[in-house]
Amino acid sequence: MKNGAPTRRLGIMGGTFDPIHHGHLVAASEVAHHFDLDEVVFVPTGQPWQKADKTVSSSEDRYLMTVIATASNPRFSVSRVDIDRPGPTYTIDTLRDISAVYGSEADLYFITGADALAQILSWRDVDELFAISHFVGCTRPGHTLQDPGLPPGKVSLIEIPALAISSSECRHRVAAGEPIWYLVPDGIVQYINKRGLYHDLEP
Ligand SMILES: Nc1ncnc2c1ncn2[C@@H]1O[C@H](COP(=O)(O)OP(=O)(O)OP(=O)(O)O)[C@@H](O)[C@H]1O
Ligand SMILES: O=C(O)c1ccc[n+]([C@@H]2O[C@H](COP(=O)([O-])O)[C@@H](O)[C@H]2O)c1
Repeated sequence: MKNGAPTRRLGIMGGTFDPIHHGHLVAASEVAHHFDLDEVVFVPTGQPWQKADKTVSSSEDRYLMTVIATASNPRFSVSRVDIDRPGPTYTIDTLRDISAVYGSEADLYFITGADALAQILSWRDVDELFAISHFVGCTRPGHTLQDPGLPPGKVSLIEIPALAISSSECRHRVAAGEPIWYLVPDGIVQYINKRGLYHDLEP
């Protein structure tokens, strides 16, 4: 505690969100409850360098979908730090920028699913990440949740309600003319149709 003010506990939910779906929202909600977080900041990636071989929707479409999906929750917010920073998106930059906005005394909890946590040792400046943030790995159907070898005390693993939803499955369903109602928030179905996203996707 500094100057008598309680330390803010801030979750960071980073993702490509192409589109955002209920798996993302449940993970953020569960971690917020588990760690008594004051706020969860959703941070859409700018250029996800580990998805460079894939076509990704525009940053603005992914940002707007994230705003629409989180708008009804007073503890959820969305940051543009990654989409406004040129070049590939690295979480080390995300954490530094969020710290600059929210104050370096905020306690940061970076939220990942089991698949993302399994890749974390391949992230840029991985050793520096743990000095800035705690990491939370969430269960995800089809993936094994385990500590990939992070420094002791730097990662928590939590079980969350299993939602077998992925953005890629949502995209492919839209391209195939199949419904995505109830996999994503209603406003996201409407936004995808309004903007014609994913309809022309290669199978
Ligand atoms: N159903 C889910 N349950 C738990 N965590 C999830 C789920 N879907 C995504 N996540 C986590 O949310 C974060 C952002 O994921 P991302 O935006 O890449 O979605 P995705 O569904 O994995 O996308 P894609 O299918 O295009 O790879 C990652 O940490 C990922 O592990
Ligand atoms: O920092 C890195 O090198 C790095 C490499 C891959 C992914 N990430 C972050 O992990 C989060 C989930 O990414 P993704 O690709 O699964 O949507 C998102 O915030 C990414 O910016 C970060």
